[in-house]
Amino acid sequence: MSNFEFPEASADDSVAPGSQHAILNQIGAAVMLTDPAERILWINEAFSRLTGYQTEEIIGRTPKILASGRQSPIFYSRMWQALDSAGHWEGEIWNRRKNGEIYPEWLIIRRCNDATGGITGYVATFSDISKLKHAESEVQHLAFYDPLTALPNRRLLRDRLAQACAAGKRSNGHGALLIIDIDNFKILNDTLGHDIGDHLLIEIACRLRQSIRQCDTAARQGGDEFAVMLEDLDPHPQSAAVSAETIAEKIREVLSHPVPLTEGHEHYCTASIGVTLFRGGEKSVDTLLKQADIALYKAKEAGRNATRFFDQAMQTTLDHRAGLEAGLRHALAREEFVLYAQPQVNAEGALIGAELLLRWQPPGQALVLPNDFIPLAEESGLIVPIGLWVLHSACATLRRWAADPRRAGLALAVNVSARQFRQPDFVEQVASALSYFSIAPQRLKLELTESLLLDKVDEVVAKMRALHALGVCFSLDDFGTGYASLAYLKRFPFEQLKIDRSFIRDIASDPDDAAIVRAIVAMGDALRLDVVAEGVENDAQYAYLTEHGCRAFQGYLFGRPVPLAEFETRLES
Ligand SMILES: Nc1nc2c(ncn2[C@@H]2O[C@H](COP(=O)(O)O[C@H]3[C@@H](O)[C@H](n4cnc5c(=O)[nH]c(N)nc54)O[C@@H]3COP(=O)(O)O)[C@@H](O)[C@H]2O)c(=O)[nH]1
Repeated sequence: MSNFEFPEASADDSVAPGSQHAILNQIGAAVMLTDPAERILWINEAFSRLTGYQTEEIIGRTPKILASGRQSPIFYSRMWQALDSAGHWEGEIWNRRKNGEIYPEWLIIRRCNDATGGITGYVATFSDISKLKHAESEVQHLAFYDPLTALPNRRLLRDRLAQACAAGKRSNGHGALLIIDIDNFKILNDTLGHDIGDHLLIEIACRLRQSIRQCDTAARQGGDEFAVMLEDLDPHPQSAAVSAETIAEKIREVLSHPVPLTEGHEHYCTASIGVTLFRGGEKSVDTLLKQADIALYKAKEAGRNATRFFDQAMQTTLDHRAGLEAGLRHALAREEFVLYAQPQVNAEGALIGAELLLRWQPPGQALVLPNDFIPLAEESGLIVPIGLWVLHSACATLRRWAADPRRAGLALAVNVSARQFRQPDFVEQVASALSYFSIAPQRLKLELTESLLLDKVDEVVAKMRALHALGVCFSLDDFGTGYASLAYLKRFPFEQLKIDRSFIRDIASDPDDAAIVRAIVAMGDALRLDVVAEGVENDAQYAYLTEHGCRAFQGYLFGRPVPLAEFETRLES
């Protein structure tokens, strides 16, 4: 285009057939030719269609007629710098049509030179990119906004958090991140349907927007989780915390107002909120989100419908947990688990069996007791392989004992966690262990806790019956601490009730505990169940229990849990 020959400035020329102009009239993009002083010499038909200006209105004018006022003087000076130095410029620009409408266009300008290098003019081609921009902004909206509530989504929240941290570096003010979880939303969604659930989420979004200032951000993280980012709070941390708490409480209050969801049905929302404060770039966005999540977890743990702030102690607990979980993951493969055995005796004090109790011995560290790792193993699912290992070890032990007439009659109890029991193939796992080790199934006692009996009862009963049919025995552990009713108990094929040690501790001094224990023993008799008292530590407890009909005991009085090998050595002697 740089060798383009300019036409004379004439309105008629623009349609001359066969000329270069005719060719330029065929193309879809707008074309404008100017002289070196930017006076418009010629335009094509697409120019008129796009801008609304006809040839006679525009020839001799400058392109300034199209200016929208949206570009700054700096923008134009950079454009001219590029044209002067490189001879061309291209970019996005907002221009104004004759009817006043402002539109975006993609503009390419080339400088034209003659053979001696002198500037003969400029050629500008441009096209309307409104549709493109619209599509682009839709994509942007989808990428950064939640389609249901139109709130910023998780990505935009991260972006704004990063910006707020950067701005905080300059202002020294605090910001706060609130993660808001709608309590029991899943139940509502499952019972009333997703449309109603969506309706509630939209209403919540609306209320959140109204509860915060213009400079703050309300976002939807996904599902029933929302977030609010507060900016420009006080530079003093305590005042900032007070402001953040006030807003969190305001949000909980606003959300608690009834939402009419269906005909005659108003829903009352409660929310759990986790809050963390930030200032400048002290913490990364990931850290902030993690901290607010930890605080939220604490709010839920406190019974929900609560606000909790993140503090360092929470982080320490979490780090400890993470370290523990990482260690637990390898403990099985590294053979770090050990089994202890604790004797169980009858009313005459004769050994009738033992309970296997798990311990974790990380190398070079103190022995870890089950209460410190079983809950975590449960949560992470690691209890399944760990529990299987315990089961196999118990069967292997019973196999050894079966070969010795002095031990062949002893039973071995193992604890089975709810998660382990609920594995679809649990019955098969037990069956194959029994057959692999060829042991008498009635020597194996599986201890279950009451919590397992509260959910999916038919499934639990069916599994217990299947195992019972194989000959395996069941003991109901920690009895009295849960909710199992007498009528309920009859459905499950238990052989034994194990009285929780919390009732045994004060049995000789606390009439309530004593009454509970007597009732459990009587209940065991009525249901023809053995009753074993656990946690028997002294003669007074033992005497009371025997006097009131208890026939089996476990506790420090008869022997503390010791490593299985040591237990077996003691059996020898
Ligand atoms: N799912 C699995 N759970 C297991 C396994 N091994 C143990 N556990 C469960 O961990 C809980 C704590 O067990 P532990 O620290 O071993 O405590 C046991 C005994 O040491 C303790 N005990 C026994 N006698 C006394 C006593 O006289 N005084 C006293 N203060 N404590 C005593 O009681 C625990 C036995 O509890 P229980 O199983 O309820 O009979 C515990 O809940 C275990 O169930 C495992 O392999 N898998």
